[in-house]
Amino acid sequence: MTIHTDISPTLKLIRLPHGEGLELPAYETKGAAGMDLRAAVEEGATLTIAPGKRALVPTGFIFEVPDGFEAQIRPRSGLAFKNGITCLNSPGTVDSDYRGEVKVILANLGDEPFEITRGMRIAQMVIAPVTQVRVAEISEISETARGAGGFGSTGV
Ligand SMILES: O=c1ccn([C@H]2C[C@H](O)[C@@H](COP(=O)(O)OP(=O)(O)OP(=O)(O)O)O2)c(=O)[nH]1
Ligand SMILES: [Mg+2]
Repeated sequence: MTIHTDISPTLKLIRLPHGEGLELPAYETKGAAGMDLRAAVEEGATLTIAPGKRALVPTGFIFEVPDGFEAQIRPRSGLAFKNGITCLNSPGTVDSDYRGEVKVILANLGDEPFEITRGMRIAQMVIAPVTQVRVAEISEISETARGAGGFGSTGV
């Protein structure tokens, strides 16, 4: 995959005091779609998510998502497969006008308590283009072959 960095938008960010010393979000490989986000939990502390529970995990950064884009917060497949850890609201949506700290809503669907320590890569963030549509209320909907069929109407 060729990533055209010359035309890539810039993701500006502010590091918060509790993000001090954390690595910047980064693409871990050349063709990675997502930048890994790290847990900004207190140094030496452990945030434990019990099975079936959730936690709001700080990242230590405020992002200025470029106009016309969103940031999607998605689970990491390794944590999902090995530990049952997912983002409860996946994909989380970070609006381009949001100016608060980005946080990750992690849920533990596994059988064991999951321990999070400072700097752990807990999720990934994909920057994606957004389309905002106009809305028009109409009195008749157009006909299609599918019609109102859905939810498995085409078979398995
Ligand atoms: O995983 C997430 C999802 C959202 N947010 C932040 C950025 C986003 O712009 C804001 C609002 O998110 P969303 O619109 O999904 O939540 P809401 O419940 O609709 O809140 P609001 O009424 O503030 O829009 O919360 C995060 O930090 N992490
Ligand atoms: Mg909202």
